[in-house]
Amino acid sequence: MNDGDMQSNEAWERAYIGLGSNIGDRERFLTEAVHLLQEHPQIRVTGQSALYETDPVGYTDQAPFLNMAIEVTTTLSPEQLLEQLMETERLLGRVRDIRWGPRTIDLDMLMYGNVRQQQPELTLPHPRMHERAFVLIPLIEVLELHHQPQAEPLRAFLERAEGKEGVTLWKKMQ
Ligand SMILES: Nc1ncnc2c1ncn2[C@@H]1O[C@H](COP(=O)(O)OP(=O)(O)OP(=O)(O)O)[C@@H](O)[C@H]1O
Ligand SMILES: Nc1nc2c(c(=O)[nH]1)N=C(CO)CN2
Repeated sequence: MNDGDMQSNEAWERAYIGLGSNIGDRERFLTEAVHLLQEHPQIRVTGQSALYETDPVGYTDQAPFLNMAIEVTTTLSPEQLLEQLMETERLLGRVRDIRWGPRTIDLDMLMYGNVRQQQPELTLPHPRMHERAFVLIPLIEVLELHHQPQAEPLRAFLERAEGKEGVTLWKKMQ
């Protein structure tokens, strides 16, 4: 049995991931994270936003971030996908210390299909995404790539989100 046969009964679900980095070569950490996810046989990266430079939110005494969002399709469960996100953070050398503090790479699962769940290990949609312009701006962009209907309600959240003026387009995707 080859890999294709093993996966043939599993559905490919669409999920959205928010990425952020504010230490070292920020662009390289983001692009490396996308490549590492893309290499997983059960993950396909199907859309990427531009890179945005964003003022830090929460713990503000730290360097500006680069943020972006990606769309993936995956046969991994939400919990398995979270494990891959954490593994990718580990590979790229993230050290956890200050909450909301500096990091080489931070990967948040923003949405997974229509799953809604509230558990400390994994809350979906991500509990703080609706308040954060640095998440909403790239997320809405990537949703619009494939005309996903969730973009519309999120635009209403963006109207109310703080920190919009702290988000600037940094690099467009080719
Ligand atoms: N949707 C989610 N995506 C990623 N992690 C989540 C999610 N829901 C819950 N978690 C849990 O949150 C924990 C802490 O995550 P992390 O250290 O990345 O937080 P943070 O990036 O500092 O803050 P924030 O979650 O506000 O972005 C993780 O161990 C994970 O189990
Ligand atoms: N601009 C910006 N600010 C943040 C970010 C981030 O990715 N971008 N991540 C945080 C912890 O999740 C806290 N603050």
